[in-house]
Amino acid sequence: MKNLTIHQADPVQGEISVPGDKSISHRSAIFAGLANGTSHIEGFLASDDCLCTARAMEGIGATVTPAEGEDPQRPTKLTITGVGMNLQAPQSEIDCGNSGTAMRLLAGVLAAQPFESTLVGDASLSGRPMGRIITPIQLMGAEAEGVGERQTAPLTIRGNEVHSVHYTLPMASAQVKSCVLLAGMFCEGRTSIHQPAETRDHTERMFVHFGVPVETDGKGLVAIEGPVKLDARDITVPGDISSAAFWLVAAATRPGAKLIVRGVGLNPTRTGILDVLKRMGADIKITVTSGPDDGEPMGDIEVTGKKLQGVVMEGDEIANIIDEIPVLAVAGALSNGVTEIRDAAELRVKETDRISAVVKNLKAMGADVTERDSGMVIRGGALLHGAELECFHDHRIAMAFAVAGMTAKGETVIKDVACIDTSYPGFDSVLGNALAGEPLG
Ligand SMILES: O=C(O)C1=C[C@@H](OP(=O)(O)O)[C@@H](O)[C@H](O)C1
Ligand SMILES: C=C(OP(=O)(O)O)C(=O)O
Repeated sequence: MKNLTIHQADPVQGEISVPGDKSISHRSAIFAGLANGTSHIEGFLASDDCLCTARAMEGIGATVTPAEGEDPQRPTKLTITGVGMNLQAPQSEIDCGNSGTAMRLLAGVLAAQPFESTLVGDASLSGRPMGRIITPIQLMGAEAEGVGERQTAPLTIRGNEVHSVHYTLPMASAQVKSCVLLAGMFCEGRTSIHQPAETRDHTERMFVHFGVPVETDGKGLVAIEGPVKLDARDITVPGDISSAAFWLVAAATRPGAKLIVRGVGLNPTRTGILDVLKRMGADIKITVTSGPDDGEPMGDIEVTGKKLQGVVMEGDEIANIIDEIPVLAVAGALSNGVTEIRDAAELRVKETDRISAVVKNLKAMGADVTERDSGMVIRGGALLHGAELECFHDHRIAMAFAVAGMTAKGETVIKDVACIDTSYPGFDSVLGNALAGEPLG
């Protein structure tokens, strides 16, 4: 079992870049794997989650090759030759590991194929609700079933000639949206969704990048016209703002810290964390270095540490910061005043119940926090102390509490942190620099 042992460290300094964006990397493998021709992907996130998606695409006929000189176990440059929308039936179960994104997006593609496939995952993924994607793909004409009332994995999909639908999402989820739109690629006519709040739009941008027009109305509607042909395209994946989040919070909350994170994705459907930190009083400067021509905006973020002030996070903003809430809760505990997180019940169905995990760990470190059904209230200002913590096999919990441990008095041990590799391989070496008082990168 791999643990992280953390002690109080100096405020972070230096310049770093972070590995590729997880959401964009999943989609790059799926789109390139379906396209006609060969695409080159740079900056691919070679994490366990995204490698599952790349292997799944190989299982249905795409050729995925690491570029020369790349570590074959964790390649960040890939050459993918797609199947031109003619998928092969997989010879075995498709293993999605720990990844909700892999399972829910691949299910959309598989719903439209004339064969049966089975999607499996690890213990955490096998506890997460899949009814949210089974319902729309059944409406589109596929047969799909999971286990029990919550329709959990293993998921069996007997694909079919699916037909287009208009689907109103019951929750703000980019995974459900993407599942329906990916199935819609194979349908005759217009497939549309309505989302109750804006969610990350990487799938829409990727459609456009691969030559498929997307209709949006700015009020929640997204539609494509099928059937679709994708032409191979090269992709440069920006750094993942959800991984940068840990260092951004470590820097923003500590007077004396100074950090630049270079080459980070700045898609406005993902930059809510910067808005929240600024609302808390953080000193953050953003420089856009490349624009929407590449499909996804990217740039540098410079942070100068200060004592911050608590804020409320709620409503439509929650979808934008959904993966950053654990570390934003830590930011709240390190700030003056009250931080409140509302409308975030979706956190209960992530890799673990993130509301309960954050509350438990903050309490163990001496913070004053109250759990609510859809969030929590954190009364900041207390000096955190070290503790022995579980991360509940959840990468975001492990990394968020590594940041908390760096400010706490005494030693913090986070147990069983192998899950960090699902989104941020290399996190521990950056953390090692921070703990040694050296520049992060
Ligand atoms: O579409 C995506 O790439 C993701 C969407 C979000 O999940 P939901 O769609 O369940 O909100 C997010 O939490 C996940 O890390 C990645
Ligand atoms: C929720 C996450 O991912 P997924 O849903 O893909 O497992 C995450 O990375 O925080």
